[in-house]
Amino acid sequence: MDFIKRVCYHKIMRKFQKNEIIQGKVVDLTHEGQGVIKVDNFPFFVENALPAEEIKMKVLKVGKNFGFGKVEEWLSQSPDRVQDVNVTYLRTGIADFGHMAYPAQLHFKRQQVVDVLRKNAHKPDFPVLETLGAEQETQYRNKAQVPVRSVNGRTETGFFRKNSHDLVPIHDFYIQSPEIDDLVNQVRESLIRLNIQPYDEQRKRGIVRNIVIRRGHHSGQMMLILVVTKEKFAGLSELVAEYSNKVDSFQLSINTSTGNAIFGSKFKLLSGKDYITDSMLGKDFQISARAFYQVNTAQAEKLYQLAYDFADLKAEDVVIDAYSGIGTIGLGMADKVAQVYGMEIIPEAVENAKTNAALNDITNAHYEVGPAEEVMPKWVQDGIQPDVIFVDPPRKGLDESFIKAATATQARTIIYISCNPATFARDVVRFEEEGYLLEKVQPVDLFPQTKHVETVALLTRKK
Ligand SMILES: C[S@@+](CC[C@H](N)C(=O)[O-])C[C@H]1O[C@@H](n2cnc3c(N)ncnc32)[C@H](O)[C@@H]1O
Repeated sequence: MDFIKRVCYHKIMRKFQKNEIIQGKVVDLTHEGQGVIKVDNFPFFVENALPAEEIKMKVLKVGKNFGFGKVEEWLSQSPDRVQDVNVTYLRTGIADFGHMAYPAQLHFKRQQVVDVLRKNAHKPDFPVLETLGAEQETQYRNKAQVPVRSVNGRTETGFFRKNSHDLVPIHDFYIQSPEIDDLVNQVRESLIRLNIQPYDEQRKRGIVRNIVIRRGHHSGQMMLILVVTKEKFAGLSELVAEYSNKVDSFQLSINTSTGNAIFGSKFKLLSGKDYITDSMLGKDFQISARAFYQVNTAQAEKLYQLAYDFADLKAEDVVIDAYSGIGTIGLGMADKVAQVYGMEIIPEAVENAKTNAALNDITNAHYEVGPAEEVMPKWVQDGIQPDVIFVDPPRKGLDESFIKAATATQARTIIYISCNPATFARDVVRFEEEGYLLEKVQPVDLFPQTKHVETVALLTRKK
């Protein structure tokens, strides 16, 4: 009794002070890449700390249920630790896992999927396949969205420190293709030379908010979009003269909002075409500014190939490509099946998908603009009877009305491509309730060095 009293007394009394130094062992890693140490069961999240490491930690902040700390000294280090870590990449989220060796990153991502299937889908130890890793672990991104701000009076490009709008100047973005970094740096220097002011979020002044660049991984074509607060400004004609021969598409996106969305609703073409062309799995794709296109082309090609292999496609199959973007998944398999139907919410992407079908001489693909949760029930009513349904939704996963309509078709197979294990696991439960069985789950690392986890899964109709 006395002992319990003492423990309780101790717990109530244990107060952590800011800047206090605490020694402890890292017992876990959050999906954001922070180490967890527990002192009297009170968790601290610590940047740049890996499981099993013994550290001395300085207390930075203490909340009601958890706190934050900073490593002061490593008393022991994990064999998975990468030496000479650039903490800017950890702090900005460019590379949340940049301090972890690549094989350990792949292992951690698989474990996340295993854990979430256990917790959210009541599937203890589902035999999730090993994460399919990338050959190119850095410099793989084909797209950049770089904020432009003034830092100490100088126009800078970089990334915001996590959970803030403080710009950390960065000139080597580590995971982006070097040609993209070069162009960001050139454009920044042009802005300085032409005295075109960066956006000031506090005062709602200035011109340039972001530099957005897309580069075709196979084609090398470049799209440059300046996100600006107004359509006309001094120095614009000089910029056009300088960049019209350097890029295949040069556009303005006019964003006058105060929110966090990168693009405004209005675009203006300054030179070249309003799209670039790249190829995936041997097919050509036009990609417009607002359309989704996987940022790691080499890994996305592996992902799509796996999805086709899981689907075991037959020549007579009618296939639905839900959340179809510019048609990459559907058009990539159109010559192996009878018919492809795709739906997508962004009109420009659907325009691209239609053009892309023609570009590749594909005549058996049909694309429609609209929310999948409305288009799918309509197609079911219209009598479209798919054999295989591919879904590739955004992070929020599938809508109930989509799942109801998709499962009502009794399609033989559902291929689920997910960028969020939590919503994937939630949707698996619903598919299983509606008569499907989860057969295979394969993580594919589309985002080396970062916290993002992509998976492809096979669900089949129970006999
Ligand atoms: C992860 S991306 C996949 C795109 C495409 N399958 C690909 O691989 O390039 C998800 C797509 O869903 C679209 N989208 C988002 N919400 C949607 C909705 N409610 N209905 C249909 N499409 C939607 C997005 O615009 C985006 O193109």
